[in-house]
Amino acid sequence: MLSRHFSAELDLRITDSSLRDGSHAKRHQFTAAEVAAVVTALDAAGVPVIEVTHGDGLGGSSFTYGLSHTPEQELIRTAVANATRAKIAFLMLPGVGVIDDIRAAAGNGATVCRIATHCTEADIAVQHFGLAREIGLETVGFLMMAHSQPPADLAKQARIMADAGCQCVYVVDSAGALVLDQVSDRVAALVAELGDDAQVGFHGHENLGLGVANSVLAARAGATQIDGSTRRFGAGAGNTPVEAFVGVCDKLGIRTGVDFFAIVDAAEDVVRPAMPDECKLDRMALIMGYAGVYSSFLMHAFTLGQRYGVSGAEILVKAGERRLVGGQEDQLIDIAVQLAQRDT
Ligand SMILES: C[C@H](O)CC(=O)C(=O)O
Ligand SMILES: [Mn+2]
Repeated sequence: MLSRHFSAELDLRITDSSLRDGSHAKRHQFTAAEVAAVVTALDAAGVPVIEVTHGDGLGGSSFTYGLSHTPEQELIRTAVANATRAKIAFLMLPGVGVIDDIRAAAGNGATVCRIATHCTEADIAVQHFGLAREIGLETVGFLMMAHSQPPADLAKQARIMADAGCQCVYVVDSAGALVLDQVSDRVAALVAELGDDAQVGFHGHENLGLGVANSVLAARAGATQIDGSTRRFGAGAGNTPVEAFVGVCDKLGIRTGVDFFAIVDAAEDVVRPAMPDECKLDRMALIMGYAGVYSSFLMHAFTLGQRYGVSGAEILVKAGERRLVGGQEDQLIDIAVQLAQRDT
């Protein structure tokens, strides 16, 4: 079991997801040189965990989710080779990736295994947590689209993950739809359910501009692992910006172990050059936050809007109405076709 706190020196542990969640914003086109540069800078700034995978996790490189420029196992190897202190994490969604992908990532030196499921389906991850623990990996569970379920139901799902060997269960605000107390309530419910059996984490998106505030409230409610992405480099409007979160934590006396000035320089000088564009709080991102749409749908909706001559924003509104979850990307095509037929 991980203790509820990491050390006498740290109040919480930050995981930087720019090389995984940012993969969505980059349409999965990371090069090994970019991964090496970003890992080197984040590691030097004291970021304790860096996640590296296709945006949709191990095995995500596909026609449906988007083909990777560089095989993700090569990117994981590169990250491991360039980290002196940071642990390298990977994400996997059961069904997108398979058990052998976990073994391969571990063989390439990654040490933190993060398994993500829709927040009503924790049971599909049971064997993956079991294997990860068996081969000595640290485990994290992602309950995605956490805005869609009330705190008590999320807590029951968290219990399934913890019983399967998950050492930290995250409330994952995939749509950037959670607002302040809605984060605290969910984190507190998980903390109460899990007690000393597992830690609780929070993964935020910026679609309503609340990543930092929501993450502070998560920490105050008992979360001890917090995700962010340097320069917000993530899906939708991006993730909680690590550099801003570190600055806010410094001012609040919350110890993260990350050097503020070094992470600010990394954001500007190393991460920004690897980004195709800034992650913006624009119309489509705001709609995702407001309508509760999975942030990873942004680029798909954008591309389909152009391909079928319809509004990408309207695709997202319809995706919200259908309450689509991760893995239902094909339904975005269906929506785009229906909108095109309506408009002819
Ligand atoms: C596969 C998703 O991008 C995982 C994630 O970061 C989220 O749900 O948010
Ligand atoms: Mn995310």
